[in-house]
Amino acid sequence: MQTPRSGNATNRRPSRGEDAPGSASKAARRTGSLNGPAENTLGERVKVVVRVRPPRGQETGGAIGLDQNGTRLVVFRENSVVPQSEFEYDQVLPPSATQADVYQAAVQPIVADVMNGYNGTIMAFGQTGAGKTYTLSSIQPDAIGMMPRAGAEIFEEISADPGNEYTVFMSYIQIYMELIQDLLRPENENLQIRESENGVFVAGVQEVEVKGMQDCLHLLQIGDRNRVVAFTNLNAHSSRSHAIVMLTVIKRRRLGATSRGEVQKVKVGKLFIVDLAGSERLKKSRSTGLRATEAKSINLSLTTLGMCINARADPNSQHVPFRDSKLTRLLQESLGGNAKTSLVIAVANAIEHVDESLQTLQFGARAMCVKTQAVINERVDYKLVSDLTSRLDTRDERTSVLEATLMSKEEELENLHGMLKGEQAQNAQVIQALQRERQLAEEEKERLLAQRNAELEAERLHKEQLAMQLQDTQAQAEDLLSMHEAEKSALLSELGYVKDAKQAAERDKDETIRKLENDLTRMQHQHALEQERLSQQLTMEREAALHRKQLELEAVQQKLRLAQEEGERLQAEGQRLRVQYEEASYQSEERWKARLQESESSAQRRLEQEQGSVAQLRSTVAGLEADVRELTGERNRLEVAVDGLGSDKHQLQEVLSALRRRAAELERHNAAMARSRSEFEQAWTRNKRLNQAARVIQAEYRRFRVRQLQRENMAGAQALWQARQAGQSLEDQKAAVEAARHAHLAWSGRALVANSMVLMQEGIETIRAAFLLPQKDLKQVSSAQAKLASLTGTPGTPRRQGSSAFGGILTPRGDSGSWSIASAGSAYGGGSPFITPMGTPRLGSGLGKSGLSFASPGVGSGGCAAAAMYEPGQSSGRKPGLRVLTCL
Ligand SMILES: Nc1ncnc2c1ncn2[C@@H]1O[C@H](COP(=O)(O)OP(=O)(O)OP(=O)(O)O)[C@@H](O)[C@H]1O
Repeated sequence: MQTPRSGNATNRRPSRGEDAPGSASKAARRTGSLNGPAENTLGERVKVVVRVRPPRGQETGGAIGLDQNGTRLVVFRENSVVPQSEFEYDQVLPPSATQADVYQAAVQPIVADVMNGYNGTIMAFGQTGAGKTYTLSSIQPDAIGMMPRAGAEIFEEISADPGNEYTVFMSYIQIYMELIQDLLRPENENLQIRESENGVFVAGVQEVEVKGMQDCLHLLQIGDRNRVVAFTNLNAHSSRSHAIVMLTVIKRRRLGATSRGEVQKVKVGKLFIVDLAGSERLKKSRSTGLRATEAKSINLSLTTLGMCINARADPNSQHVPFRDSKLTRLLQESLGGNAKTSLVIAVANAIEHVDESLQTLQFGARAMCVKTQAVINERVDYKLVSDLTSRLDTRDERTSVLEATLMSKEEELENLHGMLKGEQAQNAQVIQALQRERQLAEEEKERLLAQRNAELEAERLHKEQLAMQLQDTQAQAEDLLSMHEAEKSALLSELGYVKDAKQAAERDKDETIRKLENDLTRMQHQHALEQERLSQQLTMEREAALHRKQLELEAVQQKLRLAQEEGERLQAEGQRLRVQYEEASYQSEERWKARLQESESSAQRRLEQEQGSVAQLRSTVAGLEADVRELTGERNRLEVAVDGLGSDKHQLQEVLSALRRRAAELERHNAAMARSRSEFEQAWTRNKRLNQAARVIQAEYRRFRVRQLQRENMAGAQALWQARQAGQSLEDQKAAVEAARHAHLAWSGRALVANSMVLMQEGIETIRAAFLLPQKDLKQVSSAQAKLASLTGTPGTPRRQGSSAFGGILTPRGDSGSWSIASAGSAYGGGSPFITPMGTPRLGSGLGKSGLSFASPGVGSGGCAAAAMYEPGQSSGRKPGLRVLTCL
């Protein structure tokens, strides 16, 4: 049982260029024998297109589900919502697909290749009744099959190509129970398979030249009539044999004429259309007798076909059993040889046939791994023309014999005539249907072409507009650029003024800040004073008013107390008078009465007076209380005013802090500018020091060279003097001088190198001093010196003239693992020691390109040189230092 797709790697669709196992080397051999260095398409694999037939009659659909892309399908078992298996192919055509769709997907590309001289195979495989014959050979006008369509296209291509001469032959055979029968000459029922340098072929098969579609259809119908078809339980018209239509297209182009005859370029394309008999389960078909024997033979040959496919798909397979059946022997080239192959897998969308469909789909999935190696069957031929002519002559002879036979069988002809007429009418219908289809396709093509032209025109206009816009934009950009340049220079000239203005503005700003700070402090101080004064004044006023009112209140209360005391006293007096009255009643009731009344009324008046003054005092107290309330309100108002002053103060503080921040920023900016300036000055100074160092070393070298020449001359002069003293001949004197000079030269070479070491060391020290090189970098210098010394240390060793040295800085090139020289310096032996600035150190970017090279001097007749590189390295974030030294 198959597992779902995730676990079933065999169902995966390999890409068309993917390697298939066991590529056919035989085809490659044939390429050499037949085609020479012909064009080929190495490694193309079998294209597999699945066609799903709709359910028929009693069949239950829903066994196959298709995806949107048209490349995958899933198979469901009965009553299962989970797919049993998933497959992927080059194309999956749904039940609604038309014959034209199948042709486009599987046949059209192969036919095009056949017209170009390739071998092509279209093969239909599937269970009995799955629709193979319907797909390939149907001549129903509404469902014309692949074979008539392929023939129609071939003849259409031929009529559209008058530059080439075409000949088309057609054969039609069937393999029935392992016997090959010619369906166009059914009496030939046991044809044999042979093999030549051009591949496998059926010996003695009738190859009928066809001149047009009519001929093709006619032969197809003859063959179909002769094909073994029978009623079975599974298909009313079940093909009991494998049928193969072969169309050979010979395309000739005349190249010229030679003494050996006419030279032609000949391309031979062969198209095989194979309608395999359907596999069937005897249990299901309930076939017996002959039908059962047929079924067994069919199944056997299909099993062999499966085994061959498996072997071709397996890279480790050693043997492909092509010879085990006539079918596989004949299809040998199509299954991995010199052919382009399309396999149409026919399956029925019926639950009843799920097992057979799964087997068929598995077969298709394996076939996708089979790789073919098609080559163009092309050659330049002298003989072929005459061969073909003789074949044509033979055919003519045979035709005349046949005509004679036909003449003698006129009766038979008459009987057949009616049948032929019907056939021709049907053929005409087929041709008409094909023409209609093609016309419709042409119209659709023209419509699409017109639409595309309109789109292209619109696009062109749009592009023109864009180009114009681009030009405008460019012009604008150029204007802007020139404006920008002018502005830039104006700005640069203004920069000086601006700097001054900035300084003045900074001074103003400092002044303003100071003033603002002073103002703020003063205001704060005033505000605090005012606040304090107001609150003191308020407190004092309030306290004074309160005190005053308190005093007034106390005075009033005192008066009230006095008045009450007076009242009490008066009441006591009245009491006392009443007592006196009562006492004096004895004396003069009348007199005392009057006096009492008078006293009473005066006391009453005084009491009223006192009560009036009390009321007055009370109103005064109420007035005072109102004043107190008013003063309290005033105090609240003053407090609110004091709060307002507080928020103003806060705002002023914020402004002040913003100003302080701005001032700090300006200070930072000024500091950065100062730093940049000082860095620039340092770099400038370093550069100057380096130039000085270079001049010093050059002067030193010049002095050294002068001394060296003087010594050399002296050595020569001494040698000359000694030779003269010895009375030597002029020649000997010359030789002595040369020898002395040569000896000195050897010495001076060593001395020079030693000296140059010193000079180099001095130079490095100078550079180090200038750049504060780390001590470890000097180790590289030492190792270079050691190498230099080892190469120049042997006295008298001849040296190459003008040695050169080269130093460079290796920098990694991205993540690629390779290196590049970021900057380099070189020295040339025989010159003076020098330090060459490789670039002027600048601030900012570009430091990676700057550096210094340092070289030792060369010697007179021999030369040696060494170079050192110094790279500041700031741009790439590396530490400065000497990176690479020397070579000689
Ligand atoms: N795509 C299709 N649409 C409609 N009918 C189809 C389709 N395919 C096949 N049929 C019908 O199914 C029946 C069987 O088809 P066909 O004879 O082509 O099957 P087969 O695979 O050639 O079978 P066998 O192997 O037994 O010859 C025919 O009646 C045919 O018209």
